[in-house]
Formats: sequence, structure tokens, C-alpha cells
Amino acid sequence: MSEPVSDSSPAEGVTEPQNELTKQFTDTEWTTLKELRAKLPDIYRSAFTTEDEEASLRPFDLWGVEIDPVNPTKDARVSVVLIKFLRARELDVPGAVDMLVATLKWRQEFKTDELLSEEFPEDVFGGVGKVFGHDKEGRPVTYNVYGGGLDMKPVFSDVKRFLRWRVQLMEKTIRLLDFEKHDQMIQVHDYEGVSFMGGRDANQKAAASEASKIFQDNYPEFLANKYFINVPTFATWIFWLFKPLLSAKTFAKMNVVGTGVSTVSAALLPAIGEAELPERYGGQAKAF
Ligand code: HEM
Repeated sequence: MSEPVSDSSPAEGVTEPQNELTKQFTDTEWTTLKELRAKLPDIYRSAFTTEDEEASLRPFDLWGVEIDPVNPTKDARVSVVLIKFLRARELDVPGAVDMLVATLKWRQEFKTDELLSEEFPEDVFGGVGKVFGHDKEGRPVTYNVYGGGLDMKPVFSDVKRFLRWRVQLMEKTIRLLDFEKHDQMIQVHDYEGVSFMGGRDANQKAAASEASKIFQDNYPEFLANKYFINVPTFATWIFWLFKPLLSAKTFAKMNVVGTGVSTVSAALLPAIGEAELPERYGGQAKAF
């Protein structure tokens, strides 16, 4: 990685707002970021198709950060959001442009702006997903309990509803990121007590692959690390099924951990401090 650039580098002599995260950008990242910013009006025209050009160029709120396509340099957090699309495409500007257009279109189709206020039955989803605590670097942690003695039938009976619930959890976690110091999360999947005898049913498979695709295509670089815990040895093959669905970079962030509290805590404690780790995983936090 090259040296972080000086505060005056981003706009060749013109200073613009910086934060802890933008200060870590490399020179190449700044160069590609400037190219991407210059394309924002075209990106917006493609993503927000309307007869009224002025309307398509209105600032858009992406994860709580307002991106003004005509003047994107006022807020350092805009750079933090945009660099994600570049990093997800190995700093290839046309690739990042395509991804951003597709994400903006997908957000309109999926109606993500309605998600945060949507309600889901507590008796079905209450125990299945939680945002709880932080890792040692202050990043939020989400736990998905796809086992743990819970009844999974109603969770996956309606795949569309599951996807809206799961994406809502993602969006809620993102709202905990400030894009100043933190722009990534940790995710934990707990498969404790899952019976793998009959394999995953058709709905579970569809939900898993569709959710993975949504995250892969529309949530660039939000994952710092992901842990699959309480996975019995004979079920680890399922992990490899996901390899073709995920980029090599995302796949490399994933860790499969075996069963039992001591195995799980040995894997999680280096990342999540004891005080923040739920008791059920060998920590001290009275969580869920
Ligand atoms: C009945 C058992 C299982 C169920 C119900 C299930 C459910 C899910 C769901 C709903 C997702 C979507 C992504 C998310 O929620 O974050 C997912 C993703 C995934 N699961 Fe499972 N899963 C099961 C078993 C396993 C096992 C045994 C493994 C092995 C480690 C595994 C590995 C993965 C991987 C690698 C992903 C992709 C992660 C991502 O896209 O971020 N799953 N699973």
C-alpha cells in the first residue's frame, strides 16, 4: 500500500474536507475517485430515468450520506462511500460506474427507502438477527442465528419477506457506521443445532443465494470479516457452494468455525473483546 496522501492532494492544491478514512486513501485511489466523481452526473442520468434532467441530478441519500452529483466534494463521507465502489471493482472506473448505476437502480426497485420503517413479526424474526456490540476496532457486529433451536420454517417460508427483513438488518447496521472512522461491519452466522440430515430446503437455499447476491452486488466493501460458527465438520462443504457467488476478496474474509463454546470463543475473542461478546459464545455480554 502506498503512503497516505497529504491533505492537499485530493484536488491538486485545492483542499477539501478530509476524515480519518479518506486520509488512508492511496494516490491511485484518489486519481480513480476523481474520475468517478466527474462521471456522477452521467451515472445519475442513467440511474434515475426521468424526462426532467434537473430532477435526475438531485442529491441522493445513500446510506445516510447525501451525494450531490454536481458538487460531491463538500463532505468527506461522500468520498468514503464512492471509494467502496472502486475498491469492489479493483479500482476499475468503468466497473465502478456500472456497479453504482446498478445499485442506485436496485435501491429504487427494492424500495430501500421504505425498509427502515417496515415491521416484521417478532415471533418469527425476533431471535434470528441482532446487531450487538462492537469488535475491538469499534465496528458493529451483526449476529444471524440460523439455528440455535429456533423454528426456521416460518423464517424462510416467504423468501421475499425474509430478504426484506435481512436487507433491513443490513441497512440498520450501516446506519451505525459514521463513514468518518468506521465504514465496515463484522457478521456472524450461528448454525448451532441445525440438522443437516436432509440438507437445506429449497427456500433456505434460495434465501441464502439471493441474499448473498444482493449483498455482493449492492453493498460494496461493507464487510470486514464474517464468521460461520457452530458448523459441524461434515457440513463445511456447504461453505464451498458459495465460492462461485462471491468475489475472491469477499470469500477471503470468511471464516468457518467448528462447534462448541470453547472453539467458538477461541475464534471470536481475538476480534471481539470479552465484554462485548455474548455469553453464549464465551464472552461476558448479556446479549440475546
Ligand atoms: C440450514 C442451514 C443453513 C441456513 C438456513 C443458512 C442460511 C443462510 C442465509 C440466509 C444466507 C444469506 C446471507 C446472510 O444472511 O448473511 C447464508 C449465506 C451463507 N451461508 Fe449459510 N445457511 C446454512 C448453512 C450453512 C453452512 C453449514 C455453511 C458453511 C459454513 C454456510 C455458509 C454460508 C456462506 C458462505 C454464505 C454466504 C455469505 C454472504 O453472502 O455473506 N451456510 N446462509
